[in-house]
Amino acid sequence: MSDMRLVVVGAAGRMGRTLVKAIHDTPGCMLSAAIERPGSPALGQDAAVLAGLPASGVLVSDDALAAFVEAEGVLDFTMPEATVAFAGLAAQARIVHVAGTTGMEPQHLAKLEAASRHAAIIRSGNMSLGVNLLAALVRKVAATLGTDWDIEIVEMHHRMKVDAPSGTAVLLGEAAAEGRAVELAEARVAVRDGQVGARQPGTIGFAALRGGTVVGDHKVIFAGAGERLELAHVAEDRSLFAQGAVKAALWGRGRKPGLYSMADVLGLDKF
Ligand SMILES: NC(=O)C1=CN([C@@H]2O[C@H](COP(=O)(O)OP(=O)(O)OC[C@H]3O[C@@H](n4cnc5c(N)ncnc54)[C@H](OP(=O)(O)O)[C@@H]3O)[C@@H](O)[C@H]2O)C=CC1
Ligand SMILES: O=C(O)C1=N[C@H](C(=O)O)C[C@H](O)C1
Repeated sequence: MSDMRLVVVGAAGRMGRTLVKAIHDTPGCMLSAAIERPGSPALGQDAAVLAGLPASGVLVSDDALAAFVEAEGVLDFTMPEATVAFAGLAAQARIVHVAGTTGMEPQHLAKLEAASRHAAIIRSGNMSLGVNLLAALVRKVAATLGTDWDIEIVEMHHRMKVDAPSGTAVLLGEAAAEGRAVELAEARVAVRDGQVGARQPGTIGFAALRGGTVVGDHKVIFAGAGERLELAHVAEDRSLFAQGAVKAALWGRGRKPGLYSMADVLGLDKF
């Protein structure tokens, strides 16, 4: 089979550059185009050079549709509005869309769901094996322990991160809520400031720390009477997210349209 032709959107970003490098390092796929927004200073630059590699001849462009019709998959770690637009274009072009963008609101997710009627979309707030395994563990622990065990999720990221809580924290919160058979939207407490009163039983709390160059730390705390269980994940390098995204694209090749998760890709859905 020929190498899978992949487009990276947001190619000049932190993840975009890491994705270009991961495609270069992974057998079975190739970079077919690199996209940035109109007016970006990266336009016209060689995407591989931006990623610290020798020149590839793939120059950053702002014509996403032209790139998508010549490709089989797109790797998208950008912004929610952009990801919704790219999902629509991926649906038009009938190519695999790997959506790693976080900070997605219900209206964005609804549009992604609509686009997934025509394209295989793999979406996850975290593309690493470790976090997706952690989510499965959190679901089990939450299902085992009663609501007399309080659940708090703490995350820390670099100072440039624009959304909070992180997509991973939300993913872990959803796993905990699922384990307890409740809706996260009903249980979630993401802000505490001032005289907020005592903790409501059954709630799932979030705390977001920002600073320095932290790649991504997550801890799920189950706090009971006189004892605490803590499950944690530390991402040491962005390349693990990029490798997961490339793996997802290869997994999605030839797959029927639908909205998939990294648990599907990694075979953790039955865990
Ligand atoms: N699921 C996962 O495993 C992971 C998810 N992420 C998520 O990925 C996203 C990106 O993170 P990061 O790389 O650090 O952020 P960056 O800001 O470094 O990169 C985002 C890139 O996307 C570009 N972009 C934004 N809008 C558009 C558009 N309409 N068209 C083309 N390009 C666009 C930005 O350009 P400009 O600068 O001009 O706005 C920028 O180059 C975040 O939501 C983050 O949380 C990150 C790591 C792992
Ligand atoms: O913005 C980041 O950097 C990261 N974002 C994702 C998130 O919001 O969880 C994944 C990872 O933690 C890095």
